[in-house]
Amino acid sequence: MSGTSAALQPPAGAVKPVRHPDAPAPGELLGAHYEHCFGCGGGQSHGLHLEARAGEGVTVTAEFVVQAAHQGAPGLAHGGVLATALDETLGSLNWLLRTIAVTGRLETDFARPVPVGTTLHLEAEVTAVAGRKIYSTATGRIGGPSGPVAVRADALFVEVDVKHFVEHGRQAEIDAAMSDPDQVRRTRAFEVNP
Ligand SMILES: CCCCCCCCCCCCCCCC(=O)SCCNC(=O)CCNC(=O)[C@H](O)C(C)(C)COP(=O)(O)OP(=O)(O)OC[C@H]1O[C@@H](n2cnc3c(N)ncnc32)[C@H](O)[C@@H]1OP(=O)(O)O
Repeated sequence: MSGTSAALQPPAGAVKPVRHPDAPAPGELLGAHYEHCFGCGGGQSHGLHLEARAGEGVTVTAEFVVQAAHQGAPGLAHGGVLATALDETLGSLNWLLRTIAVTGRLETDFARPVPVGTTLHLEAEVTAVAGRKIYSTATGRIGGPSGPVAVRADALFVEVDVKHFVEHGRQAEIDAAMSDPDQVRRTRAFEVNP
C-alpha cells in the first residue's frame, strides 16, 4: 500500500519550485549543514554521514551506507534510520532554494528490507511551493542508483527563520554554533536575505 495523504496535496495556487541563481551547481557536494547533525554531520560517530549532491532543477542525490549501528532487526536497517535518511535528503533540497525549512510532515513507505552494508541511493525533488510550504518527494534504491526502490517518502517542509533554532535549541549548542564562524557562514548560505 502506498500513496500520499490529503495533507501532502499542494493547494490550488501552489507553484513550481524555482532554483535559486546562487544554488550550488549540479554535481556539487552540498556538505553538512551542521557538524553534529545525525543525518549529515561528521561529528556523529553513529550518524548517517549522508552526502548529498546538487542535481538539475530543484533535485538532489545522496548516498548512505547502512552501518551495524543502524540495525533494527539482525542485519537489517532500522526503519527510523531509513526515514532519517529520506528526511535528511529532502531537507538538503533547501540548499537549492536557499531557504531554511524544517520537516512538518513526512510520509514513508518501506518497500524492501535494507541489509547492513547496503548503499542506499537517494533521489529527491521539490514538487511544489505554496507560501512557506515546500512539497517534496524522495526515493531510496538498493543495488545501484537504478536498482529497486526500497523506501520512498513524501514530505512537507515549512520555511522558518533562524530564530526558530535560536529560540528552541538548547542554549549550550546554540552558543557553540553561533560562535563558530564556519557554522554561521553555512547558515547564511541557506538564506536568500541574510
Ligand atoms: C545558530 C543556529 C543555526 C541553525 C542552522 C540550521 C540550518 C538548517 C537546519 C535544517 C535542519 C534540517 C534537518 C532535517 C529536517 C529535520 O529533521 S527538521 C526537524 C524536525 N522538524 C521539526 O522539529 C519541526 C517542528 N514543528 C514546528 O516547529 C512547527 O510545527 C512548524 C513546522 C515550523 C510549523 O509551525 P508554524 O511556523 O507556526 O506554522 P503553521 O502556521 O503551524 O504552519 C504553516 C503552514 O504549514 C501547514 N502545516 C504545518 N505542519 C503541517 C503538517 N504536519 N501537515 C500538514 N500541514 C502542515 C499549516 O497547516 C500551515 O498551512 P497554511 O495555513 O499556511 O495553509
